[in-house]
Parts: sequence; C-alpha cells; structure tokens
Amino acid sequence: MTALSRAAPAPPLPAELERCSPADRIRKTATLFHTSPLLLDCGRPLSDVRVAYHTYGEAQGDATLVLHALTGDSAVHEWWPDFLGAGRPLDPTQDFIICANVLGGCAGTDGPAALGDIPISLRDMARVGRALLEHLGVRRVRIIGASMGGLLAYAWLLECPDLVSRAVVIGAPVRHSPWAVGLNSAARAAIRAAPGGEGLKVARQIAMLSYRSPQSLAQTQTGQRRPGVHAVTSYLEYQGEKLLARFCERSYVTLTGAMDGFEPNDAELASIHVPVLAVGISSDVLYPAAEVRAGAAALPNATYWELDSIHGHDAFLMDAGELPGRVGAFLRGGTAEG
Ligand SMILES: CC(=O)SCCNC(=O)CCNC(=O)[C@H](O)C(C)(C)COP(=O)(O)OP(=O)(O)OC[C@H]1O[C@@H](n2cnc3c(N)ncnc32)[C@H](O)[C@@H]1OP(=O)(O)O
Ligand SMILES: N[C@@H](CCO)C(=O)O
Repeated sequence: MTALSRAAPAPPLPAELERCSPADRIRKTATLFHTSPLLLDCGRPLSDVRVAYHTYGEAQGDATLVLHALTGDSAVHEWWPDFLGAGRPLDPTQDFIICANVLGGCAGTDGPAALGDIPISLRDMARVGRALLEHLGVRRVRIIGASMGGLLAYAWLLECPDLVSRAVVIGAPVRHSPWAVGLNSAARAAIRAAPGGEGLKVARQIAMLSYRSPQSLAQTQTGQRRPGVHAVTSYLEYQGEKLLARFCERSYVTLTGAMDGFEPNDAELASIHVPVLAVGISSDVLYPAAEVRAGAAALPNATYWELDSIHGHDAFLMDAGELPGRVGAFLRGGTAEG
C-alpha cells in the first residue's frame, strides 16, 4: 500500500442533509441583552438571554426569517424539506435564512428552566428576534411562519414593522378563538393534573386531534392496530410518547399561554401595511380556513390563498402541495399566483 492510495469515496448524503451546507446544519447560540435588559410584557427585566438559532446561506443585510410552530425548533432543514433548499422558497444559494428557537421554548433558547415559569408574550419573542437580527447585522427581513409561527408573524408585524418587508402567515388566525383557547386550556389542565410526563402525553393527544381532520384519520387510522385497540387510540398514544421524548411540559404551558394571550385589536391590525400572504388550510379544524381568511381581511394589504388538503392543520408539514410555489413567488416580491 502506498501513501498515494485513495480513500473510498464518501457515501452520498441523506436527502435532508443536501438541503444546506454542513456549516449551516450546526446550531449556533448568541447571548443577547447583555448591556441593557429586555423588559418583558409581564414587567420583568431579562438580561443575558441565550438564543439558539440556525442560519442558512451567506450572511446578508436582507434575510428571510422563519418562525417555527409550537413544538418546532430552529433546525428548518430537519422539519421543512419542501421549503428549504436550492430552487425552493427558502433557498440558501440565494438568500440568508434565519430561524431561532423562541423565548420560552426548550430547544436551546432560554425557557422556563432558565427563566422560571414567568409568562412570556409573542411580542416578547419578537423583541428577542429583533435583538438577534441586530446581532447578525440584518436590517430587513421577509418573515414566514406557520401555526404558532403565523401568530408570531402577526406579533412581528405589530412590534417590528420597520424591519419587515413581506410576511407569509400559514394556518394561523390573527388571535385565538375560544375554540383554540379551549383546546390549549384542556392541554394545560392535563399537564397540571399529571405533571412529570403523563399530562404532556395527554396534552399532545388533545392537540393531535386538532392537527388532523376527521377525513385524514378516516384515511389513515381506520380499524384496529391490534385486537381490541383502535388504530387511532394507538396512534394518539404513540404521538404522546413521541412528544414526551423531545419536549418539555413547562415550555408547553408557557408557549400555549403566549399564543392564547395574543389579542391584537382591529385598530392594530388595520395599522399593518406590510404586504401579507395569509394561507388557510381547507380542512383545518384548529384554525378553520374561514377564520384565517376573515383575519386577513382585517389587514389593509393582505392576500388570501387556500391550500386544499384533507390532512388538516398539519398539512403545511405533511401535504404542502402547491404551497411552496405560492410562497416562493410571494417572498420574491410577486403575488401568490406563482
Ligand atoms: C412551520 C413550523 O415551524 S412547523 C414545526 C415543525 N414541527 C416539528 O418538526 C415538530 C412537530 N412534528 C410534527 O408535528 C410531526 O412530525 C409532523 C406533523 C411533521 C408529521 O407527523 P408524523 O408523526 O411524522 O406523521 P404521522 O402523523 O403520519 O405519524 C407517523 C408516525 O406514527 C406511527 N403510527 C402511525 N399509525 C400508528 C398507529 N395506529 N399506532 C401507532 N403508531 C402509529 C408511524 O409508524 C410513524 O412513526 P414514526 O414517527 O416513528 O416514523
Ligand atoms: N404539528 C406542529 C404544528 C402545531 O401547531 C407542531 O407540533 O409544532
């Protein structure tokens, strides 16, 4: 064997790792509010806030900021394959893309364990986001969020309108309905009744029913998983176990509280002049399409488009169809017509 013999070629990367460079796949951390504290809506000052984030593509003063959903995190390359990658709406070969785990979360940013169980608002999260953009030298952003990320996008539009050039809101209302607050209240009650894990599993089961649809479950979960056990019962139990393995019950309480507490009034919504693409999902039982459409109608410069899917609220993750094309066209300054 000589010194010139070649190593075997590296095996091809799994598809999800081809969406971005190896450096982009590494989670980064910043400590913000070192010299002056963040004053939270609850009145408490916070200093030295640790924020975990990912960036994709070359740093630029203009960026696209992704706002994740309730149990999401900053690793967009792991959870939104239809959206991130060359030629997709979030294209690291063209754009600088940023996603940070929210304040109060449990994926690297300070959450209840570091902060205590203080109430956090969506506007507080947006203020942390502003500080992160300053840290990264970003002066202007397009924002895109789905579900909790969509509500957070509205908080951004109210809190930081000077920074935002366009916004995409997917599967989110402008504020929670009694139905949405009720679902979260039941989930929090389950956590309070059985802290330490069992409650979070039940909370996820309740939430999962609102993330799917009757038609979707009829298609995927009819019949029995094993004798005497309905497929859907087993499915919900499994989904509860899956969440318990990756999420924190205290964050669940904090973040659902932040969503329920976000209640912009109509005058505030009428003050949002940034172009917004609001996307409803035809079978969403959590945030019905009509509610998303009505919320968008309260904004002076919003366009509404509807994703047709039987799979309910989580269709933006599971059955995106034409959505990436529509979103890409809008983010690049066009309409959602593609
Ligand atoms: C814009 C944003 O910020 S979104 C943030 C992204 N969020 C996240 O990444 C975290 C949240 N993730 C999710 O919500 C989910 O992963 C989704 C929506 C992306 C997809 O859900 P999944 O659980 O993967 O899909 P689905 O609902 O079809 O369930 C499939 C799983 O259930 C299992 N399963 C299906 N039926 C049954 C059953 N009857 N009994 C037991 N297990 C079952 C499957 O074997 C599969 O298991 P696996 O996950 O170990 O492979
Ligand atoms: N299924 C996603 C969206 C819920 O809003 C999540 O768990 O974060």
